Formats: sequence, C-alpha cells, structure tokens
Amino acid sequence: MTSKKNVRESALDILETINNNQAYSNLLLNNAIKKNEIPAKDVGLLTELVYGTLQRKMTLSYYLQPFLKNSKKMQSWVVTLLQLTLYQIIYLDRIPDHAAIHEAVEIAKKRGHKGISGLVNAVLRSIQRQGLAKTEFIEDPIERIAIETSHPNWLVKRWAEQFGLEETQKMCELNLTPPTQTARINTTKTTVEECISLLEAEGYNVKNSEIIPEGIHCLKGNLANSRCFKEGFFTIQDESSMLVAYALNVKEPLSVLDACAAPGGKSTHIAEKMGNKGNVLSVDLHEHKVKLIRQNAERLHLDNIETKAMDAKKLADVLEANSFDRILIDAPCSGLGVMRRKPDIKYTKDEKDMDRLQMIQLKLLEEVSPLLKKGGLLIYSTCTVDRKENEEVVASFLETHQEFTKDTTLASRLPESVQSFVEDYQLQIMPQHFGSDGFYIAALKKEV
Ligand SMILES: C[S@@+](CC[C@H](N)C(=O)[O-])C[C@H]1O[C@@H](n2cnc3c(N)ncnc32)[C@H](O)[C@@H]1O
Repeated sequence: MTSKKNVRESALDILETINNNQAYSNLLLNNAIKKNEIPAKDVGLLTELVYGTLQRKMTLSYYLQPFLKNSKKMQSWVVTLLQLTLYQIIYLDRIPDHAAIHEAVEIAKKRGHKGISGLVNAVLRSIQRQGLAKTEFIEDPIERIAIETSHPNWLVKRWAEQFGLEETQKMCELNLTPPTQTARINTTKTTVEECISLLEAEGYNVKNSEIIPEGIHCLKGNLANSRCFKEGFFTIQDESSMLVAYALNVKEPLSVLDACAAPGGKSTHIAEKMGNKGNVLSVDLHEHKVKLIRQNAERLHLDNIETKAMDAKKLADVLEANSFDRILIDAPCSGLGVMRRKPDIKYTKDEKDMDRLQMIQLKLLEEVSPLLKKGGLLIYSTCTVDRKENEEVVASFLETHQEFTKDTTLASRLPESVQSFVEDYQLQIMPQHFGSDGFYIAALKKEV
C-alpha cells in the first residue's frame, strides 16, 4: 500500500505541529500512521525520527546556527526540516548522508520553491564539508550540558543545584536514550514464567525485570498488540511505578483510597497484590479518565476496584473521616522523570509550573489525609525529579500535621535492589539508577 505522505514528510508535519501547538507527540504519531497509511516496516523509523529530532532539538540548533545567516527570517518548517535531516546525518548510521539530503531537498521542493530547496541543499552540504562545532569548548558547564543533552538551561541549573553537576549530567544523558517497554504480570491470573513463555510463543523477546519480581522487560515487539495483553495477563507500566504498591504494604485485603488514579496503573497493582479481595476506591477528576480505570480493571478481571469521578479535594465532603487503611496520592506533577517517553516536556515546562503544582500537591495532601484511619499508611508519589514538588511538599505537610509521622520502615518493604536508595522515609529514583522513570515516593504514618 502506498503512503499518502512518506515517512520524512510525516515526521516533518508532526514536528511542526508539536512546535506550533505543543500537541502530544504520541497522539500525533498514531494519527499520522493511520492517515498516511505508513507501512508497518516504516513505523519504527518514523517514531525514531520524531522522537530523536525532538530529543536533540537544542543540540541540532546549536550545530545548525553557524550555517544559517538569518534563521529568524526563515520559515519554521525549513529550520525543522534541517534539524530532521541533520539528526539522520549525525545519529542514524543506517541512513547514508546523501539519501537523507536528497529526501530533504525533495521535500523542500514540494513544500516550498526552488530557492528553498537550493538553500536546504547548500546548508546541508556545507555542514558535510566543514563539520560540526565542538561543544567541548563551551566553558560554562551548565550551558555545555544543556546544549550537549538538549535540556533547557534553567532545568540543568536547577538540577545541578539540587543534585550536583555529576548526577545532573548522568540524568540528562540517560534522558536521551530510548526507554525499554516494561510490564507487570497480573499475578491473580498467571505467573511470570507462564506469561513469559506465552509471549515467547507469540514471537516476543522478553526477560525478567532485575528490580521487580512480577516485572518483565520487552526487548522486541510492542506488548500492547499481544494476545496475552488482551487476556489481561499484564499491565504495561514503568518499573518505578511498580514500587508504589510495595510501599503501600497491601499484602492482605484492606480498604485503599487511590486519590489520583487514572488510568489505573497503580490501582490495579494494589488490587492484584490484595489477591482481588479488599477494596480499592479509585478516584480521578473526570468521567472519561475514570472510564480508563474501569476498562483496565475489566481487562485484568479485577472485581475489587470501585471508581469515582470527582475532585479528590472534595472527598471529605462525601466520605467518612478515618475510613481507609491506606491512601495513595500519586499527584499530578511536572513529569520531569519521564522525559525519555515524552520529550515535549523538556521544552514546555518552566519553573512557574513547579510553584503552581506544589500548591495543588499540598492541597491534595491537606484535603485527602483526614480520610486515613489512625495507624494507617499514606503514600505520596510523583513521576518527577524536583525537590519543590517532592521533599518540600512532604516537609511542609508534616510541619503542619503533627498527627502524621515519617514511616522509616519504607525500605524494608521494597525490593532489595532499591533499598539502598531509600533515605529514611523517602525514595528518589533517578532515571540513571535502573533505567526506569525518575520517581519519588514518601511514606507517612498516621499516629494511633
Ligand atoms: C500521575 S497521574 C496518576 C497516574 C495513576 N496513579 C496511575 O498509576 O495510572 C495524576 C492523575 O491525577 C489526576 N488529578 C489531578 N487533580 C486531581 C484532583 N483534584 N482529584 C482527583 N484527581 C486529580 C489527573 O487527572 C491524573 O490522572
């Protein structure tokens, strides 16, 4: 079947839409694959072109700059086309440079005019002849890391202040690598061994997680298309997120509130760990999000999840105080721990977002915590790497809530390889620790 727009034209369209509208890359990619009837064999290349160019945008701009006399006057699609092509020349060995340049010139002819295609050709050929500017000579280490790893300056500076330059550099470099698909086996339906052999029979290359006993890594294929997935044998989830149900200590049937639950990755894990017994109340803001939790629970054949669409901050108006054994607040956050999956985050967030989010996170803790029983456990988590949204939120909550204490037994409940990263009652996973998402967990206990 011939595609309506070829792979590189589609990649250019997607990148332009992201630049102009800040739309989500994964949704745009899926739409383009359908609309342009991109053949299955080219989907991998299209994904790599879009994510790779987006991930390296600042580095590519830095390399292009000396060759563009007046980039401000240049139409934005031309700059994006140059970045897309330079990405292939520098980072994709399997595409010969002349083929990438030829395609770029053809696209420029089709979308623009002869002048533009001549300019695209001239810029790319000059880069080939003269080579790339050296980043080692950038004196300021913050600026150098920012350009080399394509992270905004303010973020590199912020992380360097919080975690030191060395950890920041490691994190930024790891953020450029493609994530591995991981999944959590539904232990109420199957075992890890059985699921691995069923997936292998379907043609997948999978192996055990080195961190989570019920986790697996997929080395080939997309698990979402498997029969095992449809039958509810697993949930696609990052390994860091799998730690939350361990932190909650839900080995027996209990009453659990998951206050920010959609699409239900952690709710379903909790429900599985309780052996499809007890009760999980999964709350999220809107009905369309809550529907995703129900769909997931149904697919996994879990009957112990109840859902509610409402603002968790108002739950205390409709539920009894002191009524849950466990509460999870997996709060809305800046998502700085998941940049490998969502490179758009790098260019759309700013420091004001963290200030705004901190207020929301604190308010959620304030309003939801009275629902916890005395002696109960509250877990606060985010998929971000930022002290303002993590340690500061929890410290501020503890200051004004004497009835809560730090639960220093957190480490003992977590899988062994993670334990050494726990500090007292908190865990900040950095992407470079295990190659999983950056993630924060704090464990708090309500005094009896
Ligand atoms: C990090 S995501 C949750 C992911 C989920 N726990 C999982 O593992 O699948 C945060 C969620 O909080 C929800 N949310 C934000 N503000 C909320 C509020 N005031 N009440 C309830 N849910 C809220 C968002 O809609 C979003 O789905």
